[in-house]
Amino acid sequence: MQVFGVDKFPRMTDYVVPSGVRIADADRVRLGAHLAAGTTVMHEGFCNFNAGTLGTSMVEGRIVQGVVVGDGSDIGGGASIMGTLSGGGTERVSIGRRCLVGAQAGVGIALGDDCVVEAGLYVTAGTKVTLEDGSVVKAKELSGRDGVLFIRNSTTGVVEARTRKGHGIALNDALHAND
Ligand SMILES: CC(C)(COP(=O)(O)OP(=O)(O)OC[C@H]1O[C@@H](n2cnc3c(N)ncnc32)[C@H](O)[C@@H]1OP(=O)(O)O)[C@@H](O)C(=O)NCCC(=O)NCCSC(=O)CCC(=O)O
Repeated sequence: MQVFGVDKFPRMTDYVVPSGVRIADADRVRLGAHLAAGTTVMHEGFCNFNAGTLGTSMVEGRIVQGVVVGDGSDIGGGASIMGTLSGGGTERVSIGRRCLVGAQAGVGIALGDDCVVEAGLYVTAGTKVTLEDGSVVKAKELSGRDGVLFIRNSTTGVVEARTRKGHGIALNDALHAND
C-alpha cells in the first residue's frame, strides 16, 4: 500500500482536469484550485484551493489560498506569494496581467498589470521602497499599481520601484499550446 497524502483536500486531478491545462506534478494542485486554459503548472509550481489563474500563465512558484493570477503572468521558479491563512498576514495579494514574479522572488502585496519583481526579491507589505523621486513608501502603498518594476539595487541594497513602460512580459506561446 502507498499513501500519497493525509490532507483535508484531495488532488484536483482526481476529480477534474480543466481543458487546456498542463500540470507536471498532479500532487501540486489541490481540489478547489481554478486553472484557466493555457495554464502550465511545472513541477515546482503549486496551486491551493480558492486560488488560481484567469488565463494563460506559467506557474513555477506557489499560488496560495485566496490569490488570483491574471492572464499572461509568469510565476517564476520557487516564487512565493504570501497568504493569509497562517502566519498573521492580512494583506490581500493578487497578481495582475502580464506580470513576472522572478525566480525565488516573493510578493506580499497586490501587483497591478505589467509588473515585474526581480528574481530573489521578496516584497512584503512593509518593505520600504524608494520611488524614482527619492521618496520612500511602504510597498503596500503601491498595491495594485500598474507597470512597476521592483528591484533591489545591488550596489546600495535599497529596494526600488521603477516605472515600466508598455506591456509587461510575453509568455512563450509554444509552452502554452496545451491542447
Ligand atoms: C530585474 C530584471 C527584470 C532586470 O532585467 P532587465 O532585462 O530588464 O534588465 P537588465 O538588462 O538585466 O539590466 C539593465 C541594467 O540594470 C542593471 N541591473 C540589473 N539588475 C540590477 C540590480 N539588481 N541592481 C543594480 N543594477 C541592476 C544591469 O546591470 C543593466 O545595467 P547597464 O544598463 O549598465 O547595462 C531581471 O534581472 C530579473 O530579475 N528577471 C527575472 C527573470 C526570472 O526570474 N524569470 C523566471 C524564470 S523561472 C526559472 O528560470 C526557473 C528557475 C528555477 O526553477 O529556479
